[in-house]
Amino acid sequence: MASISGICSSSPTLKKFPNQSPSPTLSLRKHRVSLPARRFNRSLSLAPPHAVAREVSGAAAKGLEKDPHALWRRYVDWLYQHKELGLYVDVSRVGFSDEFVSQMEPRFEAAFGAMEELEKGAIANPDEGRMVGHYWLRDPKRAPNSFLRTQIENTLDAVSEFANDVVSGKIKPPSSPEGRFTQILSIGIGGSALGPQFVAEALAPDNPPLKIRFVDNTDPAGIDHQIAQLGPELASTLVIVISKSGGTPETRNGLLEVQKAFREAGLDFPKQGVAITQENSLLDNTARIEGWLARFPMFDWVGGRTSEMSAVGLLPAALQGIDIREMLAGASLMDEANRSTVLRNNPAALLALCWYWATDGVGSKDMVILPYKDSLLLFSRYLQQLVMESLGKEFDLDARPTSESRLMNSVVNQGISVYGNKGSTDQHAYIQQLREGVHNFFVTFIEVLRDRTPGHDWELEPGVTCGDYLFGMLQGTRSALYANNRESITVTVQEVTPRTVGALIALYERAVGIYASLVNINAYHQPGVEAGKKAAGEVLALQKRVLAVLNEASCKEPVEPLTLEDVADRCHVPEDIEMIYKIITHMAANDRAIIAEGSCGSPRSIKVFLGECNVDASYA
Ligand SMILES: O=P(O)(O)OC[C@H]1O[C@](O)(CO)[C@@H](O)[C@@H]1O
Repeated sequence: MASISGICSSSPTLKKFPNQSPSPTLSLRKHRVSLPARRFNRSLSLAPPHAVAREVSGAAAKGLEKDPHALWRRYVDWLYQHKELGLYVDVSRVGFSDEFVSQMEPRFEAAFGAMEELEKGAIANPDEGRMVGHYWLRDPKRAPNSFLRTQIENTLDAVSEFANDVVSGKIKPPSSPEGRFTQILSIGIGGSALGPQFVAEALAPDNPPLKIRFVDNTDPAGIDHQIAQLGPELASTLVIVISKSGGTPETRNGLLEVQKAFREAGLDFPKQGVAITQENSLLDNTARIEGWLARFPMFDWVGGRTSEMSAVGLLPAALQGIDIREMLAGASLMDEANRSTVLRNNPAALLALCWYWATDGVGSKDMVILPYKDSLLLFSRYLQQLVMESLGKEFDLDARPTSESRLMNSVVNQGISVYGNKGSTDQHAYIQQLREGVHNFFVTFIEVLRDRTPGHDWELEPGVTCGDYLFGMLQGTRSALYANNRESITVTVQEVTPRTVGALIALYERAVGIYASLVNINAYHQPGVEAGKKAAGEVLALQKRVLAVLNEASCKEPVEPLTLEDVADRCHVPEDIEMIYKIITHMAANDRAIIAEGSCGSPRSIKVFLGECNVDASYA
């Protein structure tokens, strides 16, 4: 008997299956996928989405304005400035015409109305029957009732007090030689990770009171790496587990892995654990029953991707010494500006206008986000979820009668793809294609006027600093792209501060909300993500059936090696033979006591059995 090699290779050592408990059953959240009902009057009688851009596409076909004087006038006419925030939005390098703007006006009126109703507490997420209240987080008096207002204010106070107590050493880890918490390990995924990651990269001081690390995947090697990097500092690590639902499999797995590391280090996990989750979720109940150090709420009416200004983002930020009240103030000022019903005075609406123009209102071009500042590196990653999970939708919001007298929403397959990294680094990666290659994108430059901490600047050649180069690279790229008819928006801030970061987050949150209204979709649910989670659950369930079948055959005397067809038949899923092959290959590559005979290159020749019969095994 030879065990096969290559991807099918298994360790020749016979091993027992590791203890399967706690059960790896995935706790899948259920989202209603029935047709969304309209709960508030969001649209006037409008032409179908994207028709407007198409109707006036003649303007785009003519090419962009190239006369420098006319361009300067366009720049000045359209420049948006928020004086208090020191933030500018320049849309002059997007070629929309006045005609397009006036044709879009009714659509914007409807969008402004929808945003107003949303802020007043309408069920703006009809599929999930939820309000959408992230704007109240930075202006609690806007919450639709005093109960919600008090919840927001109390949570903010509790977050600030807890963070102060941890930073000052009043709350200590039980067995750390340092006598205070020095590290944060944040476990969460998607909206429960991306905001804190972006903000940490953007704003954490060089020597924060607590340094932060993330477990944002169910990759065991990645988790091992984080734990290894912490080393003995695990004893002074505050573990923050973030999950709105409290049942996301990746987050649960991260928690179990970290708890195991604590056990192995002889540490008492509950004394160092903090949960941020919805009240009474699985995570909340676990944390309560086990007596974790602290629990903070996530609200039903705040979505994961818009949760940065809730405890999700504020607690990790405060623990790193970031001024969270300033973040909230920046977001609140931006929200105020975005309530303007005059398009030119509303920066989020200006972004939405450009997105609509550039993508024909159907996502025909990708959004490339290019911050020319290292600390904003993760902004594009953060926006990727905010934009794509919000706008990437199959159906629109209006249920229309069909020939079978049913109400059906139209299939629209909306969305805008987002990618990006940072300038000028990317000029040496993909700007070549943006300048000369396939024209399937528009760019948003994020410009930061202040180059570095005052007092540190010097001229590395006469009259020119290092920051001048960065500035030159941005301006040069913007011009070079435009010269080749590639449109761009530029968002400029004075400095990367808690206030401007709060404002940037608020700017894009509102732009996404407005754009969703323009194209008439629900920006606040994510039914598509459920399909992948459900399929993953099915794969793991099949793996258990495969194990049960193999175990039964391996307990026979003599052991009965099975072909893949045998395994598939005995699992009663002959059609799933390919998945069974992949399951067996994966287990074999991970020392899971699978013995496989045959040739790797010819899956039909493979016969498998377990290295050991486990009479007590239960793979249910
Ligand atoms: O916070 P939770 O419930 O663990 O969810 C994490 C992420 O999973 C999603 O539900 C789907 O990927 C996101 O919307 C969310 O941010």
